[in-house]
Amino acid sequence: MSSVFGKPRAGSGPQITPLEVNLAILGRRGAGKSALTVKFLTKRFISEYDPNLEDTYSSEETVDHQPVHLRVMDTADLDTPRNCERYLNWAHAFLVVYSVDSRQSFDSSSSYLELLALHAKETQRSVPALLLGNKLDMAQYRQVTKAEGVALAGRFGCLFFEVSACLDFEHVQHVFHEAVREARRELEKSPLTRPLFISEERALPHQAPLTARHGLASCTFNTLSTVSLKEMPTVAQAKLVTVKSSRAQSKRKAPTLTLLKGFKIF
Ligand SMILES: Nc1nc2c(ncn2[C@@H]2O[C@H](COP(=O)(O)OP(=O)(O)OP(=O)(O)O)[C@@H](O)[C@H]2O)c(=O)[nH]1
Repeated sequence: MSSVFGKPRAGSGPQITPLEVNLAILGRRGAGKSALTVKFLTKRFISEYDPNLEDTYSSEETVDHQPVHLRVMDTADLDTPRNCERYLNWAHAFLVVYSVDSRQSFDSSSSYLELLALHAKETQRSVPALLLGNKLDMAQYRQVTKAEGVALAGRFGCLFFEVSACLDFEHVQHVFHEAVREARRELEKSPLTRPLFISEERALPHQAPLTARHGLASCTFNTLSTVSLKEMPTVAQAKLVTVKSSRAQSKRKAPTLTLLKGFKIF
């Protein structure tokens, strides 16, 4: 189930259909994905968050005067990318998060960027990614310099920001809105190639070696780019990409808003 944040806009003018943008937040456990997501959605910093939860939230945003229906998937991989299809085929943009005080999380963010680059190569479809160095408030314990973040982002051609989920909301909001802008640019370039749904599973014969070589054997790529336009399923046949991982499904028993109540909010 998705949780809806934000208020419906009131107005007497003609209704503008909001742009639909799906954003997936990736990164190693503890990097601060949930904290950033919750900060963006509620303006609050939640210090403790169940690491086993994975959920997708909706928020009505206005970006550059344009209404946007934003869905944010706060992923909960274990230590490496797993069952990646659930977000690879769903997202219009990715936020790859590491923590500036954790070298391990920085190394993981590099794996995620590799994965996205491989996926882009396989599908010949570029999905924008932004690299975020989180926990900027912990800069005194830095294990990763800003220059390293800039260099990694440069290698993969993505935007880079250092942020903190427990500092100002506006900066976090700016980053999420930048992701929307990136997604929108890409959507405007190729609106017909968006993977609004996925076809039946059909592994590419050459994909296993590629993913295995990068330690991403558990991720298979299954996208519309392997299917010609004629083979596209009709809407009735289309399968919506699932937004919950098996991990999330096994743990999650109550609606997210109820779960959020138990957490410490500052
Ligand atoms: N100081 C500080 N702590 C943060 C920040 N962001 C997150 N944390 C803390 O880091 C820990 C992990 O944050 P989460 O948001 O659960 O990290 P995650 O990436 O979602 O991790 P998983 O849920 O395990 O996948 C929590 O104790 C947070 O309170 C930040 O910007 N600054």
